[in-house]
Amino acid sequence: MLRLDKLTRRFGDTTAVHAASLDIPDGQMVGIIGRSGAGKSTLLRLLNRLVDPSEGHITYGDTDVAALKGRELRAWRSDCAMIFQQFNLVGRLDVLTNVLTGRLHEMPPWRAMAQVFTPRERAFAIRALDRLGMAHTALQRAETLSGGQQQRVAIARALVQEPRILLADEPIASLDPLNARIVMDALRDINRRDGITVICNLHTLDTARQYCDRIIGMQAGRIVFDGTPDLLTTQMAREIYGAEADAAFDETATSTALAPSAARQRVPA
Ligand SMILES: Nc1ncnc2c1ncn2[C@@H]1O[C@H](COP(=O)(O)OP(=O)(O)OP(=O)(O)O)[C@@H](O)[C@H]1O
Repeated sequence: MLRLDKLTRRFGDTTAVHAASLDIPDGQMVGIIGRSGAGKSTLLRLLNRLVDPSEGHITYGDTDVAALKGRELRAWRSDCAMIFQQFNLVGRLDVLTNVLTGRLHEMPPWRAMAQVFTPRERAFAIRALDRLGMAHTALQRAETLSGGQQQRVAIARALVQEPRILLADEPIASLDPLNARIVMDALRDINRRDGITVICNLHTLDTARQYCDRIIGMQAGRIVFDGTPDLLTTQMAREIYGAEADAAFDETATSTALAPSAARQRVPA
């Protein structure tokens, strides 16, 4: 269980996250929604300690996450894999090497520096790529892939970290509807089959409703909604998004060819 207790982060006069308290059980798929600047990215970055809290606590089981340092902090970061809107692959490196960088934390420093990987590590990375339908691109430079393909490689890199939690910061914001659906299907498959907690910032409401067990709505740094998708009324969603409501409601980021029910059937439980 991941527990946030009155978690706060200030940047100068701006309170990006204000006294956020949440319990997230292992294996949940959580969507965080809110207008631009609501604090969604800061909340995710607090969880893997890319950003430190100004106040409050983060605990995972018995671990005081906010107090971790050095090797323990590095171990926590590998437990919390993160994917980003812009994929963050190294374009000039081949796909397989990009995925293998997800294992660097497990290697002795000399091997990490020299990027010398064992056959077992390579096989593991290929299996992760294969799961995302990307094994055939293993020897291609990452920069030659489309955005949707790059995001699938980024997910494979996250998977080889063998994380307990997968944080996804607007993972589909740069993708067309078909690729957005492929990426969200992959995240849900990882959540359902591997039991990995997935916490995902999402811009569009339909995607959060379609894929997440639980939706957290943020407004000006505060959590203003926390519940299952069916509890999120249109009126509440409009309040969360404010002036961005029409865009968030109109954009159907993932619902292209398939109706939500059909999409759901594609992923084994
Ligand atoms: N490093 C920083 N320095 C100063 N202010 C910051 C920093 N990071 C975030 N903020 C501010 O904190 C607030 C919340 O930002 P955050 O990026 O978390 O929002 P968001 O909901 O993820 O927005 P978006 O959807 O546009 O990414 C904003 O007012 C932002 O300007």
